[in-house]
Amino acid sequence: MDIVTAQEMYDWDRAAIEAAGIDGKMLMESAGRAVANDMLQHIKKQDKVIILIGAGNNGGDGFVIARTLLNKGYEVDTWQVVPDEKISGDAEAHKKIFLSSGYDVYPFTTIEDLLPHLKRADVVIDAMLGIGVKGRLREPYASIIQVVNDLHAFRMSVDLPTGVPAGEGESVFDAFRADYTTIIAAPKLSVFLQQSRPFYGEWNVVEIGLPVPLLEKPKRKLWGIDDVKETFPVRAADSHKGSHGKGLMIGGSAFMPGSIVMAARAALKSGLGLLSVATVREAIPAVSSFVQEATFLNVEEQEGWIAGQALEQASSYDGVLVGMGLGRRDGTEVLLQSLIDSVDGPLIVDADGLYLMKSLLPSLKNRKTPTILTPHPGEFAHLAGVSIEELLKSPFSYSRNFALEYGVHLILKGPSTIITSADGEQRVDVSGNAGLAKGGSGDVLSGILLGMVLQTESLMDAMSNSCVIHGCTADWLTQETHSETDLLASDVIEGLSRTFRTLSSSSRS
Ligand SMILES: NC(=O)C1=CN([C@@H]2O[C@H](COP(=O)(O)OP(=O)(O)OC[C@H]3O[C@@H](n4cnc5c(N)ncnc54)[C@H](OP(=O)(O)O)[C@@H]3O)[C@@H](O)[C@H]2O)[C@@H](O)CC1
Ligand SMILES: [K+]
Repeated sequence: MDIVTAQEMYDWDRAAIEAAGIDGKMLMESAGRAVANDMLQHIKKQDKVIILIGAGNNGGDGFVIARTLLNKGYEVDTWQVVPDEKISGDAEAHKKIFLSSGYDVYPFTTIEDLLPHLKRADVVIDAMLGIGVKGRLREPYASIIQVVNDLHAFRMSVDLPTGVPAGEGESVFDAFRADYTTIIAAPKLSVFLQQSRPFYGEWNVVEIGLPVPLLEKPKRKLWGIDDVKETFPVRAADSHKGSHGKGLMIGGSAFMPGSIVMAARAALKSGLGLLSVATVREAIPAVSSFVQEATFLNVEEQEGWIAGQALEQASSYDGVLVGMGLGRRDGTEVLLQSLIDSVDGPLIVDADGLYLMKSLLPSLKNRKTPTILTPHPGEFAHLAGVSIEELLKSPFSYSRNFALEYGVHLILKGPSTIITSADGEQRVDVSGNAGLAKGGSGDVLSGILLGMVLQTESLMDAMSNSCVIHGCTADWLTQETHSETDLLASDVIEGLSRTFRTLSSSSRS
């Protein structure tokens, strides 16, 4: 599913009207009806519903929604929160249809007048403003929102919660706090931003008849388990261990053997053919007792940590993952630089490796094979040289600019993980839950990633699928056997069996 900016949405709308010849009023009719039918799943017949209508086309949708609900016998009061002269175009046409159908509109006068009605409502539908909002909310929207957000009523928004910008870059705004939002045609960027995501509540996207081929492809997509099913590689019956990748993992220390254990087990569970682990001699007994299937490379060490050194053997592997448990000691950059220069296949850099990567970024541009960086926002802010706050205001832009500048593939981890390819294409994964906000989760994801990257033809599919496989496994576990409190990264590794069983059976059917 494509993710759009406000401008991309307006262009799509215009193309539908001008190129396809769909009448604007007809689009608004189908948008309003689709939203109403979606919202009905959350409205009971005995509920008192208030719908608040604003000045633009979002308000126009509101008139169609109100008419649809009234026609179906629901109890709905329709309040227009702006003067009549503000309602124009298609919205005005739908207001006329609404009135001519025999229904009434209440005019907003003061907040004191509206408040008693709001207090009696079980459901408040916000059709005030959508993608046309600019800057901080003016009156009467600001006061209405302040009052409505304190009510016990169930709050639903049409397309966007009023006040929430559709795009990136703004972190300070007042907005309607929806429990549920029915999004029209395509999710907007702000669905996936830390500052705006909570205002949406739960959300769903409805199709309204905009012709899909007329959307200028934004190269930005939501990626989910159904996409994974379509792109998951089938394991050929006549394959052998060499067909599924020969991977090398570098990291771990005498003090942190656990992170490489988790990454290694996750990679093997993800179908990797052969795995070698390069770690300090002291850690090998601990790691090997958990990872019997791997072979080991002994590397030079200093006081229990991997020392700065060139690792020539790295060039004989199909792909290399480096970083977890590596430590951040001065001098370890030498190891990373040697990998940047010599690894022939994909090089995945995670955790401490990312920290050490900062001074080496310019040399990544010279790599002939892919480099994948998997930072969380703190690590990415460090690499990009911005504050975390600034980064989280515009993570799509920062990721894209960074990927293009250094020629790297980027996985920016978070509740909405943004995956960016070196040519700027982006995908978003929203699977996973708060049970993953624990040490070890990143190591498991990296391990899955090494496994998938070496077995999937498209790198973008491998990256996006890894994130969804990781997140969905956590979701299934917390739905069926675990809680977000007790879920451990190692539980997710065990849970991969169920996920891969589902995927491999679906890919053959
Ligand atoms: N494919 C599509 O595009 C389709 C779109 N559809 C629907 O249309 C919606 C977009 O409609 P839209 O463009 O009329 O914008 P919308 O948000 O309703 O309001 C604009 C009004 O807001 C006002 N205003 C702005 N900022 C403000 C502020 N800070 N504080 C106060 N007021 C402010 C501004 O006033 P002005 O600044 O001009 O005085 C103007 O009057 C979209 O979200 C979807 O629901 C569907 O019907 C069909 C297909
Ligand atoms: K709205």
